[in-house]
Amino acid sequence: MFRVLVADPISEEGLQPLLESPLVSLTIKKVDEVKQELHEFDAILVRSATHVSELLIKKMKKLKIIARAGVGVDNIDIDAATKYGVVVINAPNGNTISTAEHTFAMMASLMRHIPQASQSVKQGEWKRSSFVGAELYQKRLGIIGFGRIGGEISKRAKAFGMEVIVFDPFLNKSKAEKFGVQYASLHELLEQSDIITVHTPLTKETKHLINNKTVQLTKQGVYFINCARGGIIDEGMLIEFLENGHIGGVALDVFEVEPPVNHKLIAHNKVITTPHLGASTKEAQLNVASQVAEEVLAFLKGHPVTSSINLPTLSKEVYRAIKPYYHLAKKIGSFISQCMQEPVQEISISYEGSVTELETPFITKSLLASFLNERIDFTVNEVNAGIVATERGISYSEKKQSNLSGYENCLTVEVKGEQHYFTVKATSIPNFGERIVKVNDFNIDFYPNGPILYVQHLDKPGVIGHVGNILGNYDVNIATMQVGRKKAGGEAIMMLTFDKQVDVAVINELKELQDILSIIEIFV
Ligand SMILES: NC(=O)C1=CN([C@@H]2O[C@H](COP(=O)(O)OP(=O)(O)OC[C@H]3O[C@@H](n4cnc5c(N)ncnc54)[C@H](O)[C@@H]3O)[C@@H](O)[C@H]2O)C=CC1
Ligand SMILES: O=C(O)CCC(=O)C(=O)O
Repeated sequence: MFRVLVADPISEEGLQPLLESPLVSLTIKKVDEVKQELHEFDAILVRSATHVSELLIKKMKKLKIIARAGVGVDNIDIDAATKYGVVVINAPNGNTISTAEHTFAMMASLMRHIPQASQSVKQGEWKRSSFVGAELYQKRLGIIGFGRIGGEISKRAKAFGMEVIVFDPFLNKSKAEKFGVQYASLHELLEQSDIITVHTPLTKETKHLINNKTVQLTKQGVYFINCARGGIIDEGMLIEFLENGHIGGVALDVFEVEPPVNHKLIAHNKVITTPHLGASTKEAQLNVASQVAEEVLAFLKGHPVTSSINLPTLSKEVYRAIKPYYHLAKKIGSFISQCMQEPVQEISISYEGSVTELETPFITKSLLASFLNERIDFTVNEVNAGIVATERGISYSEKKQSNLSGYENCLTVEVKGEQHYFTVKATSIPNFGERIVKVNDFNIDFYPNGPILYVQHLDKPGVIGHVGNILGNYDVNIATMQVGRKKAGGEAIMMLTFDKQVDVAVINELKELQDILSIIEIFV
């Protein structure tokens, strides 16, 4: 049973996949209310209120996945999550429309002084001449950050007869063409826009992107909107430019500190505010909750995630194609780690055949993770496998090569240790499963599963019989047995698989047999 903590208010209707799953026990409480149980949770679901810090991640010793029911992940320490092998996911498009509509509502309200006028009427006043506004029609809207929300805003702005100019350093120019907007540099956008709205994440580059220098490039009477993240516009400088009339008005849904502490700014008559409501609609909350609930459940069932922040994102089609190799890589990583009973320095993986067309770095990370998991007492997965390997002085590499082995697909893994090399070749056969087809130059063919005894011996008459006799004497049933040799009378290997673990006493007796060189017990 997996324990899942829902630490912020998240639509219960959207959480149904988790509430209905027999695999999951759901707790809906703030972090402070479950301080004593934090180490028991496998997953945490948050919105923007809970700060998922390194300290919290460290306390949540079983934590495997952090899910943000929304877009912005600036309340989550992604580096710490990555370091501790915790997957971070979000719901990238569930609240796009709501936030775009909210931004548009803020823009219209700002230009027509709707909140101020409403407040004035409530106070018994009727001051029509104090609230003369301006049309949106034919105004130039500058959108900084032309992603999902920026794109939706541009469509609405064009329907209102506005001209749209956008800046986004990562913008694919064809997207600007498709949306019929003008692409500009930040400098040009600042100089030419009547209204500027920001829709970037909060990053080192976007923090205080609008500051007391950049604001001086803008038109006299410019309007600003921030429905993205507090801090993209420097709140500290706004009052000066509002008071001297350079800025005509500001609409803020988000603040550097929430709830906001800059009371002078929020009380200003040219400033309108909402308490971080961009995504606060029934539709958006249902969308983001069900997206993350389904994703967390799939992850806990052992499937790779499709919308991760700290892992390559896999579409459903890519996931389906990659799944057999993902499982194969996990088995080989674990198998080699147990066979190679010494510190290792280098792991090289080469891919042949149809697998080369897939997301092989993900498969490499899966292999590395299962290799390291056999040797390390904390969770290693695709998220932190590379970091952990590097920290332990293990270099890893992958290459793709033309098909030399004759298999439709093939992975060859070479591990260099302090004393020895170890190599394994494996393939995945559709509707048949994973096969290891070569171990250290010995051709063999077996399904790596369950308890295995890897026996190195001399190729002499009677050896196999003696092994079978001892196992029979102890009533140990052999599930499968495969042998491989390079030349008659030379060294050979035997791979025996069992339904249950073989007793140490039995293994010790097998080791005493003449012509047995070594026996390693493996579990995959
Ligand atoms: N107020 C609210 O309730 C909500 C706020 N948000 C915020 O809105 C932001 C944008 O959301 P989406 O459009 O869904 O994200 P997105 O990832 O689709 O778009 C962000 C865009 O910003 C661009 N960008 C990144 N760095 C930039 C820079 N230095 N200068 C200019 N552009 C830059 C990216 O290339 C990307 O196209 C989120 O990061 C989140 O913080 C999102 C949803 C609700
Ligand atoms: O959870 C919320 O309402 C905030 C949404 C938000 O800011 C985001 O998705 O980035």
